[in-house]
Parts: sequence; structure tokens; C-alpha cells
Amino acid sequence: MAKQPNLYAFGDVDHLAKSLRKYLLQCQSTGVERHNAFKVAVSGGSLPTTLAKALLAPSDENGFVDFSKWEIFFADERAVPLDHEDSNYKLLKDELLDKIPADLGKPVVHPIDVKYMDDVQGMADQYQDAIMKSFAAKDSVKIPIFDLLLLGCGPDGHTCSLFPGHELLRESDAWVAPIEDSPKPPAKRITLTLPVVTHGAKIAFVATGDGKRDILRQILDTEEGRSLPCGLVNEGGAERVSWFTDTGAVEGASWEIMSDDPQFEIN
Ligand SMILES: O=C(O)[C@H](O)[C@@H](O)[C@H](O)[C@H](O)COP(=O)(O)O
Repeated sequence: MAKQPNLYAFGDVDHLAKSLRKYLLQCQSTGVERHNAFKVAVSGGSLPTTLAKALLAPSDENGFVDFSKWEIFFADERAVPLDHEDSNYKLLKDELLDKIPADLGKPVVHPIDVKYMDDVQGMADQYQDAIMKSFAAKDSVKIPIFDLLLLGCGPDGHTCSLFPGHELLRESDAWVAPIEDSPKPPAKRITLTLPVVTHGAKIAFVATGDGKRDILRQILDTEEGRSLPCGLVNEGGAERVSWFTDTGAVEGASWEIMSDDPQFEIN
């Protein structure tokens, strides 16, 4: 039988954040062993708030967050100024980056280049170049392998700025693509493409709350859910994918759910 994503459900977001922290620390160690850096891509939505809960907690037996090794990219970003309310960079900055204590080090963060505000193709190309430089990718490197992609799941099953039925789901060359007709405003954005997402060494979805129940049931339990963007990531990433959810979000799903305090096996 094909290997499946891991599904973890926690009683509440605080318990989720505790286990997410453990998972993040294991991914951090693997990344540092792999290339002396932890290369991660993050989404917007509610994720940065949960991330902050996980990462700004005091050091524990699972180790400490060494932000000086972190290199943070955006899994998707809106084509707006960096101080705009819709900016995923601003969201991450307000929720997490500005709150990192000095002794945890400073991550390298890659915001979009705002000089391409009116040219989202140019913005996507520039962002792809930044990724290429970071991965020391010579032309021969076919695809960047992020140590971890941290994703959300929209009520329609979208993830990053990859929307159901959109032609961008078929993009197979570009690592970063522009979108000018996002059904969720703002319309103009850039996003990592599906092949980059599914090639991640680890891929984590964080989806909580009763509002996620219907879409999660669809993604995890139905045939049509498998063709939604989140379903395609599940299919491509298989056992490298982990879902961090709460009981409200997964009630009624028929998948095997691992309970509180899972023992992650990160290789
Ligand atoms: O820029 C974006 O629009 C986000 O990256 C988006 O993909 C988000 O992750 C999901 O919509 C889930 O959002 P919530 O976590 O708020 O439900």
C-alpha cells in the first residue's frame, strides 16, 4: 500500500504548538546536518501565530531554536508593499520575527522585491533567483529541496496560492509562479509551484478549528478531495507530509489519527 501522510490531532492549539515545536526542532537538526542551515518556506493565514507559539516557548528537553541557522522564504506572498496589512511578510514579522529574543539568533529572511510590484512575473523570477542562489543551485540543479514547507489549508482546499482547478497546478518548469487572478484577494501574488512543494524534505500543514472540518474530511476521505491542491500535496509528498490539526478540525475523518505527543521520525 502507498505510504500515507501523517495526521496528528491535538486537543487544542497549545498542545499542537508543543508538538509542532518538537517537529520543527527535529527538522532544524536535519537541515543543519544536511547543509549547515535550516531552509524553510512559510505561508500566511493563521500559521505565523501558531508558529510563534511553538518557537517562542522557552527551551525544553527537545532542544533550542537556533534562528541563526534559519533561512526563511515565503511559500506564497501577495504583491503588496511589505508594510501592507495583506503582506505575509508583515504578518510573520509582527507575529514572530520582531519577537525573537536576541539569544536565539537572527534568521535570514527573504521578502519579495517590491520594485516588481506592477510586474508579478518579474517578481516571481526574482524570487526564484533568490532561491536558486540560496541553494547554490547551478543550472544543473533541477529543483530546490526545502528542509521544511509550512503550509495552511484554505476552506476550498487551496494551499500556498495554488487554487482548486487553476492552471497553475499544471506548472512543471517554474519554481515560483505569478498569479494575477487569485480567487482569494488580493488577486496578484506569487507562489511556490506544486513540484517545489511536493519535493520538500518535510511538508507540514497546520489546520485547526471547526471551520476546517468539512474541507479536511473532503481532502482526507474523498476521491474528489485528492485532486484539490492540498490533496495533490498529500499525494506527491506522501509520508513526508504531516498534518497538525485539532480535534475540532478532524472529527469524523476516517484516517488513522495519531494522538497527542507523537514520536516523530525525521530522517
Ligand atoms: O497567503 C495566503 O493566502 C496563505 O498563505 C494561504 O494559503 C493560507 O495559508 C490558507 O488560506 C489558510 O489560511 P488560515 O490558516 O488562515 O486558515
